[in-house]
Amino acid sequence: MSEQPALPPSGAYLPSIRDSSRAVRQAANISITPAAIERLLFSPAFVDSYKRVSAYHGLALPLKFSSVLDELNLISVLSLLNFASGYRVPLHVQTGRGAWDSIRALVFSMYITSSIEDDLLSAVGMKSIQDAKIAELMNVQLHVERPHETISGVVVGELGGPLYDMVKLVTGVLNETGAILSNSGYPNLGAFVAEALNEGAKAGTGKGSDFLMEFVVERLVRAFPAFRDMGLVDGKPIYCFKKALFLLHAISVRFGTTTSHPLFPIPSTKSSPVFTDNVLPSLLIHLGVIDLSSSKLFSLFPAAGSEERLKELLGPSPSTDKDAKKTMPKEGPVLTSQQSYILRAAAIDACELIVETARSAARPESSRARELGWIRDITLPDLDMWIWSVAKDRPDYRALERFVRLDTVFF
Ligand SMILES: Nc1nc2c(c(CN[C@H]3C=C[C@H](O)[C@@H]3O)cn2[C@@H]2O[C@H](COP(=O)(O)O)[C@@H](O)[C@H]2O)c(=O)[nH]1
Repeated sequence: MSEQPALPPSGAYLPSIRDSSRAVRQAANISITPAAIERLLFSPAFVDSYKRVSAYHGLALPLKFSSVLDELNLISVLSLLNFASGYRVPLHVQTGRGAWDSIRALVFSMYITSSIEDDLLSAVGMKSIQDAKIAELMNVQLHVERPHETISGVVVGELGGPLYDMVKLVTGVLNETGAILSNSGYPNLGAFVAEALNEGAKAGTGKGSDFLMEFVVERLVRAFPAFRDMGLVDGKPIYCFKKALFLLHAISVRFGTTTSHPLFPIPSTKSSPVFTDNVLPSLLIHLGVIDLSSSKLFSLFPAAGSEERLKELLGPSPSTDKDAKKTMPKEGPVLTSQQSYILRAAAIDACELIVETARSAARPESSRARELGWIRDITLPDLDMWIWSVAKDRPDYRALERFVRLDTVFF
């Protein structure tokens, strides 16, 4: 475990995410200019796909839930387990799915194989689940083969390989979170979240639309190490809290439009900091918004940002080539913990700046600007969804390298 900073002051989790990201990004000499942002905002790549792609969400699972609280619990566990991006390539090799689809499939299987007596998504079920069960539900192989030390021609199987490490991380997060929940008397994670939403709504009367998000993020981060996504970069704190923010946005996407259900209030996430992972920074580097040329991290993505490359990537989407979807993704650079926090901080700050620039850029002076007036109204979580989903939508973007960070339960 790398060194951790102190928690942000109570009530200031969201500003701490924004402020620490900017400070870390600037200290690392990573530049993000208005010109680079406008180049993206008014590009065919952005303009032609934004409305369609930013609306994607894979959060309504084809399951029949016994209650709204049951579904809230599933979404909460899905968000708790929204990591494993570093295992994307081995996951593709073994299961044909990336990290997010693998985790979705796992949570889906946990739900359908549960019974009243043995509910894998309950605090007790999470606390006691084991590696072998996770591997079985994810359909991954935990054994690797190696030649026998003394008998030639004989191969022995043993536990190992990258997906063994991933399975241990998943089991560890479930066991630890389940234990904390059951020690504090919660039947499951959804019950904890519902209580936090209700208490936050009571405490937040008249305190602004971000209050509920702020309140619940703090509760989650204080209670569970698996939500404590923060670190130190050269002694400076950086707070990302990606999974906690994602959880709140997932609730708002999934329940925000359904008719009233008085069991818990729905947070507004319109100005949530983005859910920074490996995809957002990698894409924003390839799309020329995050500029590493003056920073020490330049060598990680040496080919990114050339005029020629940007011309293709910011242009219209090439026609869909069915085979491109099937080609195996290429592993990107493997980062240290500090390097990954720096790039994730840069993505948080870049998205804040993109939205600020969008608000002031598209003044309705020319007819083109008037036509693109909607750009002024883009929101942070929709921008997150666009970057994340367009990375899979365009064949040429699918081939772009994403950085890899193993051994983290945060993204
Ligand atoms: N910033 C951001 N990061 C996100 C998501 C999601 C889930 N997106 C779905 C839910 C609602 C959306 O509309 C999408 O349909 C996963 N991830 C991260 O990517 C990582 C890579 O995964 P892959 O490329 O599969 O291997 C995964 O470990 C996880 O850390 C998101 O939305 N935003």
